[in-house]
Amino acid sequence: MGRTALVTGGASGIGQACAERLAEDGLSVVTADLAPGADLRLDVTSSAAVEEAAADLAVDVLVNSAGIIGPNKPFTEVADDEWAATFAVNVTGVFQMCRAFVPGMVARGWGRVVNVASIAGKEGNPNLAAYSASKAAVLGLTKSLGKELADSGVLVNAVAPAVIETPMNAATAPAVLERLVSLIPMRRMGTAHEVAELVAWLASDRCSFSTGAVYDISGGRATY
Ligand SMILES: NC(=O)c1ccc[n+]([C@@H]2O[C@H](COP(=O)([O-])OP(=O)(O)OC[C@H]3O[C@@H](n4cnc5c(N)ncnc54)[C@H](O)[C@@H]3O)[C@@H](O)[C@H]2O)c1
Ligand SMILES: O=S(=O)(O)c1ccc(CO)cc1
Repeated sequence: MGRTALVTGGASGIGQACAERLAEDGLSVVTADLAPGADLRLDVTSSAAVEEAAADLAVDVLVNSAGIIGPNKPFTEVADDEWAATFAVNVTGVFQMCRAFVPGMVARGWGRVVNVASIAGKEGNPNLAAYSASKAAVLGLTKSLGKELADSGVLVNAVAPAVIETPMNAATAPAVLERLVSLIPMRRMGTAHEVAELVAWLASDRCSFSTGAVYDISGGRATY
């Protein structure tokens, strides 16, 4: 029987490209998003909504791409609710999706989870403290689940993109984007399709001896 993938943040950017690429590989893909255009309207910050979705849907592949950039300002100016909102989507959302959907994968003996983190979670970015810290948390979660599930048939990995051309960056000031691109040895933004290619590999049988790992997709930035 064919496999089913669930892609959060699947209505836009990297999530949308992942959904398209996984469909090319023959998976049945369900996109989940707050925004219109997804197959399933889902707020990943709501544990009740996530549990309800998991009760209705068995998935073999989970791609956690839903995310927000959060406050772009000096850390001393970040308000409590801005910090909390960033962690609610970027960290708690990923945790809740894994907690709800991974047990089914374990019961069936096969699964792939791919978390979309960021180079910001490895390096930190000035004026993006909440975002950078949240993505570092996603890396910790990925490493922890990878080890916890290592003998279950379920592999959990993360990708760490540098700046990618997507709607997330539409509101970013050109000077900020220029600085982010200047950190990339290849001197360009990546595309969502380039990220999706790596995600598709991590979501497949072609990836078989890797778990709890972080894959940079960053034009040469931060390979440590
Ligand atoms: N674009 C970049 O430069 C870049 C770089 C590194 C990592 N990332 C990460 O890639 C992922 C995708 O980002 P993107 O660039 O495609 O952005 P995007 O804004 O195009 O897509 C993000 C999607 O997440 C959805 N979303 C936000 N909050 C949600 C919630 N509570 N529940 C469900 N869906 C929600 C949005 O509606 C949107 O459709 C994010 O996790 C982001 O942090 C992006
Ligand atoms: O992943 S990063 O290159 O650090 C990064 C930071 C901010 C933004 C938003 O414009 C995108 C990527």
